[in-house]
Formats: sequence, structure tokens, C-alpha cells
Amino acid sequence: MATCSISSGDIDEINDPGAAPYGNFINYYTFNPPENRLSLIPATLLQDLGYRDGHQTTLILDVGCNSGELSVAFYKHLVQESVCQEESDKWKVNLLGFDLDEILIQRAQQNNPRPRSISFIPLDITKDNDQLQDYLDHHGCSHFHLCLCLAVTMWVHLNHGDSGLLQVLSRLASISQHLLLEAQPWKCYRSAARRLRKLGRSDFDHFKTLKIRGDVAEHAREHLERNCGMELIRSFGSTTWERKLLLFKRR
Ligand SMILES: C[S@@+](CC[C@H](N)C(=O)[O-])C[C@H]1O[C@@H](n2cnc3c(N)ncnc32)[C@H](O)[C@@H]1O
Repeated sequence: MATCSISSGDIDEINDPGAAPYGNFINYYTFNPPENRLSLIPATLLQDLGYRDGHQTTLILDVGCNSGELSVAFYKHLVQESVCQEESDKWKVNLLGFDLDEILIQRAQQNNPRPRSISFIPLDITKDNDQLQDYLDHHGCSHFHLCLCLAVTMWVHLNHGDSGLLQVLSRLASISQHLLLEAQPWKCYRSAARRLRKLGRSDFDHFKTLKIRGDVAEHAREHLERNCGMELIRSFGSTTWERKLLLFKRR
């Protein structure tokens, strides 16, 4: 049933976390197609959050977008399917996807069907930079209206430790009105570490010393609510990999 070990054994790169130490799998969407998550998200989400009436521009940020397939599918799901042509002329939705893997971003750029509305840039969220603020300034917005952080937290956590995880959550909260979070559960951490050991490599730098463990989604919720001025407003249930999709809102 739900699993974090990847079953497509014929794709070596996917099964080799040494080749994808940040979760930068080259064929991610062959084993986790966009539909797995999209089926849980209502197509009316942006309207439900109040981002249609009176909004000329709505900005979506996709953190760790990999090759961009989910970003594009998400955009189409939320925008094209739910908006008639006349309205879509008035209501602009722009999505910025970024990932630390430049090759994945090149693929995302090459396959982008809506380059006027969707853009992809290489960026590491754990490093200081002005690019997200520049994008907001360019669109005359103080915040992203919706930030997607899907299946990224574990990789930040394993590579940058507890403080790295909390800093990233704080940073995303500081630039977002709404945050949709899919945190990998703890069993995924064990699988990722086990796969690494099988390859004869040492553990992720921080795996053994992490204090945030167990129910990672709950730890993330506590941090966002206690320290980042956000509140959990909705849970969209569990994906086929038993991961919750949690929606937070700035208070
Ligand atoms: C498992 S994939 C998930 C992709 C996509 N978010 C989804 O849910 O379909 C994790 C992605 O996060 C990216 N990533 C990991 N750490 C990152 C960081 N510090 N900054 C930006 N991207 C990161 C990886 O390169 C990888 O493409």
C-alpha cells in the first residue's frame, strides 16, 4: 500500500538517492504522477480562498518544482478548468516554480506550455537571495497568494537539519498568504537513509541527530502556528502515499 520506497525498480536513478540526494529524481512524475495530489485539491481552490473577485493578479509559488509537471498541471487545474475566457482575460494568475537542480529546471523551461504565465528558475531555498522578492516587486505584490511546498521538506531536513527545516518554513511563511504543505512522514526518512546505506554511502549529514522526528507534519504545523503567524485552515486528506496536504493561512 502506501510506501516511500520507490517501486519502479527498473529506473536506477530513482532508486539511487546518491544520484538524487535532494530528491531531485529525474523521472519523479513517472512514479508519482500529478493526479495523485491534484485529485485531492478542488479546482475552485483559488476562488475559495477569495483570489478571484477584485484580484487582478494572483501569484503562486512552487517550491522544489522538479521538472515542472506538477506545477503546470496544478496551474491548469486551478485556472483553466475553472475560469471562462472572459474572466481569464481580467484575472491573471502567474506561477513561479523553482528548484535547486538546474537540469530539471531546464527541462521545465523547455516543456513549459504557458511561458507568459508560468516561469521556472533555478534557486536553492536554503540560500539567501533576492529573486523571490524581485518577482514579487515586479508584480507589485507583497506576498505570494499561494505557496506550494510539496514533498520537499524531508530533503531540506536531511540535508540541512532541524534548523534548516524550520528556517525554510519560516521563510515561506513570511512570503506567503497561503501555504499548501505536503511533508513526508518519518518512514520516508528511514527509507531514504536505508537506500543510501545500501549503496555503501554514509547517512545523510543530519539523519541521526535530528530532534524533529516522528510526526513531522505536526512539528511543522506547530512551528508555523506558534512562530510564523499562520494557522491550519484545511487538510485535504491523504495522498496515495499517505501524506497529508495541509493548507495554512496567514492570520
Ligand atoms: C521529491 S521532489 C518533489 C517535486 C514536486 N514538489 C512535487 O511534489 O511533485 C523534491 C524536489 O525538491 C527539490 N529540492 C530539494 N531541496 C531543495 C532546496 N533546498 N531548494 C530548492 N529545491 C529543492 C529537489 O531538487 C526535487 O526536485
